[in-house]
Amino acid sequence: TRSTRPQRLLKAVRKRAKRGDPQSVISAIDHFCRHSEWAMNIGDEKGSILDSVVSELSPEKVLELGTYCGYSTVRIARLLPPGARLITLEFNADYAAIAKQVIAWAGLEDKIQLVEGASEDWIPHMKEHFGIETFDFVFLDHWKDRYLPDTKLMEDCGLLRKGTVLLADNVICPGVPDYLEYVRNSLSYKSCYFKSHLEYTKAEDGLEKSVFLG
Ligand SMILES: O=C(CSCCNC(=O)c1cc(-c2ccc(F)cc2)cc(O)c1O)c1ccc(O)c(O)c1
Ligand SMILES: [Mg+2]
Repeated sequence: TRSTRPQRLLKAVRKRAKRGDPQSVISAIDHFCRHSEWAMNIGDEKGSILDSVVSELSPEKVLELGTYCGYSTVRIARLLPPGARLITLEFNADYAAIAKQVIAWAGLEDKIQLVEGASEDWIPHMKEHFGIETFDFVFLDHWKDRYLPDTKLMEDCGLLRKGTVLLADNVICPGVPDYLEYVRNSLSYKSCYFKSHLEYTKAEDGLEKSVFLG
Protein backbone atom coordinates (compact mmCIF):
# COMPACT_ATOMS: atom_id res chain seq x y z
CA THR A 1 0.00 0.00 0.00
CA ARG A 2 1.01 3.61 -0.55
CA SER A 3 3.33 5.09 2.05
CA THR A 4 2.15 7.89 4.33
CA ARG A 5 3.53 11.43 4.30
CA PRO A 6 5.28 10.96 7.68
CA GLN A 7 6.93 7.79 6.28
CA ARG A 8 8.16 9.75 3.22
CA LEU A 9 9.40 12.51 5.54
CA LEU A 10 11.40 9.95 7.58
CA LYS A 11 12.86 8.52 4.35
CA ALA A 12 14.04 12.02 3.39
CA VAL A 13 15.67 12.42 6.82
CA ARG A 14 17.53 9.12 6.43
CA LYS A 15 18.59 10.09 2.89
CA ARG A 16 19.74 13.67 3.55
CA ALA A 17 20.59 13.99 7.24
CA LYS A 18 23.66 12.78 9.12
CA ARG A 19 23.01 10.49 12.09
CA GLY A 20 23.59 12.31 15.40
CA ASP A 21 23.39 15.74 13.77
CA PRO A 22 20.12 17.46 14.84
CA GLN A 23 20.67 20.50 12.61
CA SER A 24 20.95 18.27 9.51
CA VAL A 25 17.68 16.53 10.53
CA ILE A 26 15.94 19.92 10.81
CA SER A 27 17.33 21.03 7.43
CA ALA A 28 16.34 17.73 5.77
CA ILE A 29 12.73 18.06 6.97
CA ASP A 30 12.54 21.73 5.89
CA HIS A 31 13.95 20.77 2.45
CA PHE A 32 11.38 17.95 2.14
CA CYS A 33 8.50 20.29 3.09
CA ARG A 34 9.61 23.06 0.73
CA HIS A 35 10.52 20.93 -2.29
CA SER A 36 8.49 17.72 -1.98
CA GLU A 37 5.42 17.82 0.29
CA TRP A 38 4.05 20.37 2.76
CA ALA A 39 3.75 18.98 6.30
CA MET A 40 2.55 20.56 9.54
CA ASN A 41 5.96 21.04 11.19
CA ILE A 42 6.48 24.43 12.84
CA GLY A 43 9.05 25.08 10.07
CA ASP A 44 12.18 27.22 9.86
CA GLU A 45 10.68 30.72 10.24
CA LYS A 46 8.54 30.06 13.34
CA GLY A 47 11.21 27.53 14.37
CA SER A 48 13.76 30.34 14.74
CA ILE A 49 11.38 32.13 17.12
CA LEU A 50 10.96 28.88 19.08
CA ASP A 51 14.78 28.56 19.21
CA SER A 52 15.18 32.07 20.65
CA VAL A 53 12.54 31.51 23.35
CA VAL A 54 14.11 28.16 24.37
CA SER A 55 17.70 29.49 24.30
CA GLU A 56 16.75 32.49 26.47
CA LEU A 57 14.93 30.26 28.99
CA SER A 58 17.33 27.26 29.11
CA PRO A 59 14.51 25.17 30.65
CA GLU A 60 15.19 21.99 32.67
CA LYS A 61 11.67 20.53 32.42
CA VAL A 62 9.86 20.83 29.09
CA LEU A 63 6.45 19.55 27.94
CA GLU A 64 5.49 19.42 24.25
CA LEU A 65 1.85 18.77 23.35
CA GLY A 66 1.71 17.35 19.81
CA THR A 67 4.84 15.62 18.53
CA TYR A 68 3.77 14.85 14.93
CA CYS A 69 7.07 13.79 13.25
CA GLY A 70 9.34 15.18 15.97
CA TYR A 71 10.61 18.28 14.12
CA SER A 72 9.96 20.74 16.96
CA THR A 73 10.94 18.05 19.49
CA VAL A 74 14.41 17.94 17.87
CA ARG A 75 14.53 21.75 17.57
CA ILE A 76 13.87 22.16 21.30
CA ALA A 77 15.94 19.22 22.61
CA ARG A 78 19.08 20.24 20.66
CA LEU A 79 19.13 23.52 22.68
CA LEU A 80 18.52 22.05 26.15
CA PRO A 81 21.25 22.11 28.81
CA PRO A 82 22.76 18.73 29.92
CA GLY A 83 20.39 16.90 32.29
CA ALA A 84 17.32 18.77 30.99
CA ARG A 85 14.33 16.63 30.01
CA LEU A 86 11.61 16.99 27.36
CA ILE A 87 8.35 15.02 27.58
CA THR A 88 6.37 15.02 24.31
CA LEU A 89 2.79 13.72 24.02
CA GLU A 90 1.39 12.37 20.74
CA PHE A 91 -2.11 10.92 20.34
CA ASN A 92 -1.62 9.42 16.88
CA ALA A 93 0.29 6.10 17.04
CA ASP A 94 1.51 6.37 13.42
CA TYR A 95 2.94 9.86 14.02
CA ALA A 96 4.58 8.66 17.26
CA ALA A 97 6.27 5.73 15.46
CA ILE A 98 7.83 8.10 12.91
CA ALA A 99 8.78 10.71 15.53
CA LYS A 100 10.61 8.04 17.57
CA GLN A 101 12.82 7.26 14.54
CA VAL A 102 13.42 10.92 13.67
CA ILE A 103 14.46 11.62 17.30
CA ALA A 104 16.78 8.56 17.23
CA TRP A 105 18.35 9.70 13.93
CA ALA A 106 19.10 13.06 15.56
CA GLY A 107 20.69 11.22 18.50
CA LEU A 108 18.52 13.01 21.07
CA GLU A 109 16.66 10.06 22.59
CA ASP A 110 18.40 10.53 25.98
CA LYS A 111 16.81 13.96 26.48
CA ILE A 112 13.35 13.06 25.19
CA GLN A 113 10.48 10.95 26.55
CA LEU A 114 7.89 10.31 23.82
CA VAL A 115 4.52 9.34 25.31
CA GLU A 116 1.62 8.03 23.25
CA GLY A 117 -1.84 9.00 24.34
CA ALA A 118 -4.30 11.83 24.84
CA SER A 119 -2.98 14.97 26.59
CA GLU A 120 -5.97 15.14 28.93
CA ASP A 121 -5.30 11.57 30.10
CA TRP A 122 -1.59 12.14 30.77
CA ILE A 123 -1.46 15.68 32.20
CA PRO A 124 -3.06 14.62 35.55
CA HIS A 125 -0.42 11.88 35.92
CA MET A 126 2.77 13.84 35.14
CA LYS A 127 3.84 14.01 38.78
CA GLU A 128 3.41 10.32 39.65
CA HIS A 129 4.59 8.90 36.27
CA PHE A 130 7.51 11.21 35.50
CA GLY A 131 8.39 12.72 38.86
CA ILE A 132 7.69 16.18 37.49
CA GLU A 133 6.78 18.89 39.99
CA THR A 134 6.31 21.80 37.58
CA PHE A 135 7.31 22.56 33.97
CA ASP A 136 9.59 25.45 33.02
CA PHE A 137 8.43 25.52 29.39
CA VAL A 138 5.36 24.13 27.56
CA PHE A 139 5.07 24.09 23.74
CA LEU A 140 1.46 23.72 22.51
CA ASP A 141 1.11 22.33 18.98
CA HIS A 142 -1.59 19.66 19.20
CA TRP A 143 -5.31 19.78 18.48
CA LYS A 144 -6.25 23.45 18.43
CA ASP A 145 -9.43 22.89 20.45
CA ARG A 146 -7.33 21.30 23.21
CA TYR A 147 -5.02 24.28 23.90
CA LEU A 148 -7.41 26.00 26.33
CA PRO A 149 -8.78 22.99 28.22
CA ASP A 150 -5.29 21.50 28.59
CA THR A 151 -3.88 24.82 29.85
CA LYS A 152 -6.61 24.99 32.49
CA LEU A 153 -5.93 21.35 33.34
CA MET A 154 -2.18 22.08 33.78
CA GLU A 155 -3.10 24.98 36.10
CA ASP A 156 -5.45 22.78 38.12
CA CYS A 157 -2.83 20.00 38.39
CA GLY A 158 -0.27 22.50 39.73
CA LEU A 159 2.10 21.86 36.82
CA LEU A 160 2.74 25.58 36.18
CA ARG A 161 4.81 27.79 38.46
CA LYS A 162 5.51 31.53 38.61
CA GLY A 163 7.50 32.17 35.41
CA THR A 164 6.53 29.04 33.45
CA VAL A 165 6.47 29.96 29.76
CA LEU A 166 3.76 28.64 27.42
CA LEU A 167 4.47 28.97 23.68
CA ALA A 168 1.54 28.20 21.37
CA ASP A 169 1.85 27.47 17.63
CA ASN A 170 -0.84 28.32 15.04
CA VAL A 171 -2.61 31.04 16.96
CA ILE A 172 -3.74 32.56 13.60
CA CYS A 173 -3.78 29.56 11.24
CA PRO A 174 -5.61 27.25 11.92
CA GLY A 175 -6.24 29.60 14.90
CA VAL A 176 -7.03 29.17 18.59
CA PRO A 177 -9.42 32.06 19.40
CA ASP A 178 -10.65 30.78 22.78
CA TYR A 179 -7.06 30.15 24.01
CA LEU A 180 -5.88 33.60 22.81
CA GLU A 181 -8.78 35.36 24.50
CA TYR A 182 -7.99 33.53 27.75
CA VAL A 183 -4.22 34.10 27.99
CA ARG A 184 -4.51 37.72 26.76
CA ASN A 185 -7.24 38.67 29.28
CA SER A 186 -6.35 36.52 32.28
CA LEU A 187 -4.58 38.28 35.16
CA SER A 188 -2.55 35.09 35.59
CA TYR A 189 -0.64 35.53 32.31
CA LYS A 190 1.61 38.08 30.63
CA SER A 191 1.15 37.35 26.93
CA CYS A 192 2.76 38.56 23.69
CA TYR A 193 2.36 37.72 20.01
CA PHE A 194 5.19 36.87 17.58
CA LYS A 195 3.90 37.51 14.05
CA SER A 196 5.21 35.06 11.45
CA HIS A 197 3.92 32.83 8.64
CA LEU A 198 2.32 29.43 8.37
CA GLU A 199 5.14 26.94 7.85
CA TYR A 200 6.54 26.94 4.28
CA THR A 201 3.84 29.39 3.07
CA LYS A 202 3.13 33.15 2.80
CA ALA A 203 -0.06 32.90 4.88
CA GLU A 204 -0.01 34.74 8.19
CA ASP A 205 0.44 32.74 11.37
CA GLY A 206 2.18 33.39 14.66
CA LEU A 207 3.24 32.18 18.09
CA GLU A 208 1.80 33.41 21.39
CA LYS A 209 4.21 33.46 24.33
CA SER A 210 2.47 33.54 27.72
CA VAL A 211 4.26 33.71 31.09
CA PHE A 212 2.29 32.25 34.00
CA LEU A 213 2.30 34.75 36.89
CA GLY A 214 1.16 32.26 39.54
O1 LIG B 1 -3.19 15.73 13.80
C1 LIG B 1 -3.79 15.29 14.71
C2 LIG B 1 -3.89 16.08 16.01
S1 LIG B 1 -2.41 16.83 16.46
C3 LIG B 1 -1.89 17.84 15.12
C4 LIG B 1 -2.28 19.23 15.43
N1 LIG B 1 -1.66 20.22 14.52
C5 LIG B 1 -2.37 20.69 13.52
O2 LIG B 1 -3.50 20.29 13.31
C6 LIG B 1 -1.75 21.74 12.63
C7 LIG B 1 -2.39 22.07 11.45
C8 LIG B 1 -1.83 23.02 10.58
C9 LIG B 1 -2.51 23.36 9.31
C10 LIG B 1 -3.14 22.38 8.55
C11 LIG B 1 -3.77 22.71 7.37
C12 LIG B 1 -3.78 24.03 6.95
F1 LIG B 1 -4.39 24.35 5.76
C13 LIG B 1 -3.18 25.02 7.69
C14 LIG B 1 -2.55 24.68 8.88
C15 LIG B 1 -0.61 23.63 10.88
C16 LIG B 1 0.02 23.30 12.08
O3 LIG B 1 1.22 23.88 12.42
C17 LIG B 1 -0.54 22.37 12.95
O4 LIG B 1 0.12 22.10 14.12
C18 LIG B 1 -4.50 14.01 14.49
C19 LIG B 1 -5.27 13.85 13.37
C20 LIG B 1 -5.95 12.66 13.15
C21 LIG B 1 -5.82 11.64 14.05
O5 LIG B 1 -6.45 10.44 13.86
C22 LIG B 1 -5.03 11.80 15.19
O6 LIG B 1 -4.95 10.73 16.02
C23 LIG B 1 -4.37 12.99 15.40
MG1 LIG C 1 1.65 23.62 14.47
